[in-house]
Amino acid sequence: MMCWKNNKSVGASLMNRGEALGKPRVGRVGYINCFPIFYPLEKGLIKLSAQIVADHPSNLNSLFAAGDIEVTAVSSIAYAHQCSSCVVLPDLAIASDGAVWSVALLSRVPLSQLKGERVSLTPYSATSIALLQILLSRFYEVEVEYFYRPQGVSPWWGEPKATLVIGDEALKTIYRYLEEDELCANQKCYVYDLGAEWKKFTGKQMVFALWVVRRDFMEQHPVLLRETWLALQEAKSWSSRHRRFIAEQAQSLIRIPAEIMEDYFRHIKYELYLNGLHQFFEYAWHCGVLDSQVQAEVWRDPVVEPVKHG
Ligand SMILES: C=C(O[C@@H]1C=C(C(=O)O)C=C[C@H]1O)C(=O)O
Repeated sequence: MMCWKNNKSVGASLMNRGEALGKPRVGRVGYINCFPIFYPLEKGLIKLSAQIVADHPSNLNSLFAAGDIEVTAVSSIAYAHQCSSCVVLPDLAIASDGAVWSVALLSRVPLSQLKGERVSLTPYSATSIALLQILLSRFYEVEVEYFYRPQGVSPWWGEPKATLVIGDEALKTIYRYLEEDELCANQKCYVYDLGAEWKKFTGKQMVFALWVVRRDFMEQHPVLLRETWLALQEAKSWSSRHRRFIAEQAQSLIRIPAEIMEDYFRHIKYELYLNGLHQFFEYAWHCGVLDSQVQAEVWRDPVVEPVKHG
């Protein structure tokens, strides 16, 4: 199995090679949030015959839309935009049931006072951007001026009044703020966890990303698909049984203490909460983010008994 960070020059040749070998190209969000799923696979503790493509969510969304990966986590809103060409895999997602810790709006003022202010958006997200739009316009009833910051700059680039962060950037920034209490107090930074905000207003879980398979791959390679899905399920289950160990391994990668990482891995969920997902799609439609209502089409493993969703 290969793992590589997507990069245009190397990427194309590796991807073609993968296709020739008849292995699926499997997309992995390159953040610590996916570490529990991919650690056992990348370490060979659980066998997966695939090429792993690690990247930011927005890049995975584009690669999948272009047909350059067969099975991947994509932003749930990106799935809604291309649902006719793919099918959702069950019992896997990047989700939360309340606070998620790694998707947050950092703001210099309370959220209700953001009216007319400039809000910076991370270029790496799709779902969290839609979620922020829904929360601000529908629940806080504030209209703001959004702008995308360039890739690789600090979240406060361009001096916005508030800034959206996801993934490792969110975890690291919030952890630093917590450590340097004063810094936060001096610069007045309010931290709004978007998973918690969503739960507060809707009472539902939030599905930030879900796993999808291209429809053509599903039809042409049912056995490969089944093996891939089973490996992902096994990895999820392995990590939930070894949470402390996983947190210790993650600690050195992200430089956040293992106790905190263990708590993080308790907050972040890997369940496909269809109820929360459909509620999110409905609000996205009402807010004009989606053109139509979307129902997720979930792949059913023809062999294994169906498992219950939350
Ligand atoms: C919970 C998270 O959800 C993420 C948010 C995504 C998005 O906003 O499109 C996509 C994948 C996830 O990485 C996170 O980034 O930690």
